[in-house]
Amino acid sequence: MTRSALTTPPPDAVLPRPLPGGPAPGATLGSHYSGCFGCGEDHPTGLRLTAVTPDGVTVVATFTVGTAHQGAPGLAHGGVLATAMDEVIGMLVWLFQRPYVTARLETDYLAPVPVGTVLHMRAWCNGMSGRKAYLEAEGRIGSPDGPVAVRAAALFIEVGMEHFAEHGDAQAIIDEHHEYEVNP
Ligand SMILES: CCCCCCCCCCCC(=O)SCCNC(=O)CCNC(=O)[C@H](O)C(C)(C)COP(=O)(O)OP(=O)(O)OC[C@H]1O[C@@H](n2cnc3c(N)ncnc32)[C@H](O)[C@@H]1OP(=O)(O)O
Repeated sequence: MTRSALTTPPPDAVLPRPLPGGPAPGATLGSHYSGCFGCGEDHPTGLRLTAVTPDGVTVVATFTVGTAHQGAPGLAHGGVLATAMDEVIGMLVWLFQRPYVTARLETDYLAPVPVGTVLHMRAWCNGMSGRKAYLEAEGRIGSPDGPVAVRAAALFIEVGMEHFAEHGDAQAIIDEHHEYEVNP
């Protein structure tokens, strides 16, 4: 992966461990919001990704490229592939049981991805330091061992739930995340 210093973990970064109470190995991860373009089951045109964690610290997911995802005729749009990478990394940081947002996302496109392809994605964490999580993902064509078509490196920053309440739709958070109080 070609990555900048901004997405490269510093020497003091630590690797995450599976958290107590986290999903069991092999568990399917739920959507963080039903209206999410990446994972929401209620989004009319979203990617509807679902992910599985094999070990509590990585995730795998598949994305079938459809005609709605084209850039060039018959080929996936690079921005859609970046979205899929962002989302699978977002599903990974959800394992850490603290809210994070994407601060920086870098992508390498290595091969065109035809419509009809099942992209096998995997995301993992290269280190955490303070509020920063240094993450990586790849998408392979056709199978988990297929040729790599896209790679991504990302810096995610931990935020409080108030980030979403202040900048977004607080009522939607209350409706879906019942444990969250906007004005505790
Ligand atoms: C309810 C369901 C929820 C569920 C939520 C799940 C959502 C997942 C969805 C998929 C993921 C997304 O698409 S998320 C949506 C897209 N992303 C966003 O909207 C984020 C927009 N940006 C922001 O809100 C802000 O810039 C933040 C939160 C990222 C940072 O602001 P801040 O909190 O004030 O922190 P700040 O002091 O600026 O920065 C902290 C440290 O990070 C560094 N830093 C900050 N930004 C960057 C950057 N772009 N590139 C490099 N480094 C950066 C700073 O230099 C600093 O380093 P140092 O000085 O400490 O060394």
